[in-house]
Amino acid sequence: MHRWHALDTTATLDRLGTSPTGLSSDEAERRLTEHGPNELPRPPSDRWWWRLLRQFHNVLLYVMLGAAVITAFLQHWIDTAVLLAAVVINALLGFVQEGRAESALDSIRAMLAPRARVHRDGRIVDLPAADLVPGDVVRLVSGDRVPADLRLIRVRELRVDEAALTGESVPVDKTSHPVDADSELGDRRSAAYAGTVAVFGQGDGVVTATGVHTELGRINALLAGIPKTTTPLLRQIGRFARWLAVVILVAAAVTFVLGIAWRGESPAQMFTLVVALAASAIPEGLPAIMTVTLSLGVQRMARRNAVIRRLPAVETLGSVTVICSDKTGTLTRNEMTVQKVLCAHHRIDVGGIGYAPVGALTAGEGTVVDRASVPPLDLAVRAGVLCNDARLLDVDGAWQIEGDPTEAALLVLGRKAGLTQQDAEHAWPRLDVVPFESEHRFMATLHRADDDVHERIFLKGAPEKVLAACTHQLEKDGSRTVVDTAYWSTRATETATQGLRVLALAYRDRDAVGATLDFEDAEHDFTLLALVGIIDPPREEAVVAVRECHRAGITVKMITGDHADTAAEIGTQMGLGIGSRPVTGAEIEALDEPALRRVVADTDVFARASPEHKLRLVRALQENGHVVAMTGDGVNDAPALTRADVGVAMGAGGTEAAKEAADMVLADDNFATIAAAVREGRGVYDNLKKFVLFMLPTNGGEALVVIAAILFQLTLPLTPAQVLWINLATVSTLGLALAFEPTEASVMRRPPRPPTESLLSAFFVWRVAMVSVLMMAGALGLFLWELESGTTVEVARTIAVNAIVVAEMFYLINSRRIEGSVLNREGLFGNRYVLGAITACIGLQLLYTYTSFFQTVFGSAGLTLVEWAKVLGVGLTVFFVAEAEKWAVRRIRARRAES
Ligand SMILES: Nc1ncnc2c1ncn2[C@@H]1O[C@H](COP(=O)(O)OP(=O)(O)OP(=O)(O)O)[C@@H](O)[C@H]1O
Repeated sequence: MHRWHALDTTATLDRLGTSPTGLSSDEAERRLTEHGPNELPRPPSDRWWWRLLRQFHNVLLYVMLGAAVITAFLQHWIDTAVLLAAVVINALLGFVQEGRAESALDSIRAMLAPRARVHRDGRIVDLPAADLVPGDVVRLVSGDRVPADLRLIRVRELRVDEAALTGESVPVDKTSHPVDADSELGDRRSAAYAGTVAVFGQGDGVVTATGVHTELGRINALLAGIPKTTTPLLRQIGRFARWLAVVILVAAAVTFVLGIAWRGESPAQMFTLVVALAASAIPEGLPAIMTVTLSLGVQRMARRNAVIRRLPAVETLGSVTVICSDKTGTLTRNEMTVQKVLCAHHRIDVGGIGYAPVGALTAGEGTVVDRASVPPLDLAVRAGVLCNDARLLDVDGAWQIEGDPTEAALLVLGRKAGLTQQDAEHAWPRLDVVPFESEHRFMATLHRADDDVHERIFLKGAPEKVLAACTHQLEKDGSRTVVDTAYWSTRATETATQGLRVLALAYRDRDAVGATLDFEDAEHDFTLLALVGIIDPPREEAVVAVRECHRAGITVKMITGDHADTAAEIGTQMGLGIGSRPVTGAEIEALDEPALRRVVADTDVFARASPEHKLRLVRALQENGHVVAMTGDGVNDAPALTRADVGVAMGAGGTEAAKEAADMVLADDNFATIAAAVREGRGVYDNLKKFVLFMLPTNGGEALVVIAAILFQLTLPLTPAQVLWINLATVSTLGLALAFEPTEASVMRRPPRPPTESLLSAFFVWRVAMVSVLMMAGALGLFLWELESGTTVEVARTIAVNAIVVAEMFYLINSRRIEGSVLNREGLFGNRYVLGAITACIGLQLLYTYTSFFQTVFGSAGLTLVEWAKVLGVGLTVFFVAEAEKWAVRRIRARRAES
């Protein structure tokens, strides 16, 4: 193993057979076959047989297996066979459902695969990090996750957070110079290791190790952020199901003992009874179907471009009360077009929209302006094109950009004014750069002037920043005069008030002093050239989504780095903060915590805010009792994203650091996607609730039938085998159908769910009890009635079984709405899975009732039409009573809302 950190850069490149400009694609491909992909092996997913075996690890199945053994001793072979079949089918169902949940999450993991910027064939391209090979040269930019182990060969103030690897929380300053061969991992400043995060600056590094050969691979730490298949709600339900199982088992044991000791029943008879009781009452399918519901929800969100990184976020989304969103690119389109250039006492309008460089520069009454005849315009256009890291590409007549859209807009301006990037750069080659950072709001570049004696610095950034660095301004005639700060401030405010993003452009000449540019160099003695006004139209779908959020009781707050007036105008167009002034970052800084809490309560637009402000805003909102979703894209947004209840990162424009801190990633960076995710989140929660509300009464009803029979010493209305049949025939078909319930249209018309709301509320217990009793009364009543009227016990039992199953079918339709009516087309027929499940269930019941095989196994018997009518009567009763109860609940709620 080489000690790459101690080698100098040339030796490193030589040994790796590469150059500062990286590898060719062919060579990279060859190396990829040799070294394998740059991935850590996934935690070995369990073998299928192990996953299958694990399904048997379940209290109920233990009970049933035990019962099967005992019935075998008693030579009740049919019971034994049915019990064993039930065990196997239950385990298989669990197995299939778990598999389905897993594969849903797998496809989502793939969407989150990291990418890297790599030099290939002399160009920098964006590739999946898995394609990296030793010898590749990688470009690291602040916010990137280091994709492989690198020996740094060029470093520009690069700082890397290595906490993931070394536990050291202070970012490390990197260098390209070799360090001592014996240095510990944390001291190898010339290397950057896979899994750490660049938090500042920029650098190039050559890949020295990939995949399992990296330090991360060696310490065998697995990639963070792999979603786990559980959430607080699922755990709550799992605990509840286990608790219920134990209670039922204890109750069964007591019944068993009482039956023998008190009533003098035979142990064999009592035993079958008790097994039937346990099998009917324990909600064994609950956790498995809940997991499926959740992963289906996650899949639905992914289809809508919202990729969930942490499963609990699905639930939290449903209770979000505030969404804090960035402006640029999320609420707006991030398709920037320069509309105005303001030189001293001279305004130029720019025609055209979008990135196609067609449009004229005009002044006054539409007179076309010649750039060359207006010195400040000429220099401003040059400054915009040169102080720029974007690219404008003509791809078969369609204009595309690479890099920052604000900068691309300046390239388009250049073209419209007749200046290409190539020509500009040829005339004034760049020597150095201070890149743009949101915190500082400016960018500066250093260029060699024609005469070799001077260097020229171009500065572009937020007007107040640039103005503060200016002493002079360039007049229309080319003369320099003392800068008129008041004039420029007024122009900047005017432009911003129209909703335009304003940038100021300035320059400064200095003696050639060594081709490097520092922060301080960009702070004094500049000459102001012009202001440019850039339009970034709101996304129409975001405007709609904001309205939808408001209807759903969710407050939307816009947090932007832009000028207060721009923010106010865009806010107004979006329906945010209308009529009130935005609060600025500087104002936030002046507020203490209690004051900030008051301010956030009634401000919707925050301007000139930087990432640190976001963190304080999240905290203040949370202290006010809100559940907060917060968007972010930069490295410095990570703390706010982590702190928020739902951190939302941008997938297209965001850094890896932000994605890693987030719970959800937006593939399209679009605000409307957040609203869609909230809608789905509410839908998933609803579906979980609906499923539990369906499942518990079906178990409860059966259990009550058996308990009542024991208590009143009646003939048993359901044999153990029949109870198991009902469970198998209904839970696997009917219950599962609810997992596919589409999100209700009305979810975004009600307020967010209180975060403390428990699923198992008083209303919930009432509903479960009511339906359980109804089902029990129907089945037991019919059974006794039939016995009274002299039919055989087989027919009476077949009626009882069918009564329960038919009641469940009807109640399944009730369960499609928790409180809403289903007495409409959508309610009755809106879910084809429900209709399919009911059809399947009817088929099974007909087999059960009429085929001789089932009649032998389960002791069922054919029914007459009159008997079916009675069965149907029970189903309809359950259905209409449940609808009447919902109607009453709605009335009560409406009354309460009125008073
Ligand atoms: N590439 C750039 N070069 C120089 N200055 C810039 C550049 N981009 C933006 N600015 C200036 O910095 C300010 C803040 O920009 P910033 O990128 O932080 O806001 P934003 O992140 O685009 O907005 P939002 O927070 O809504 O996404 C802008 O108003 C502009 O004046």
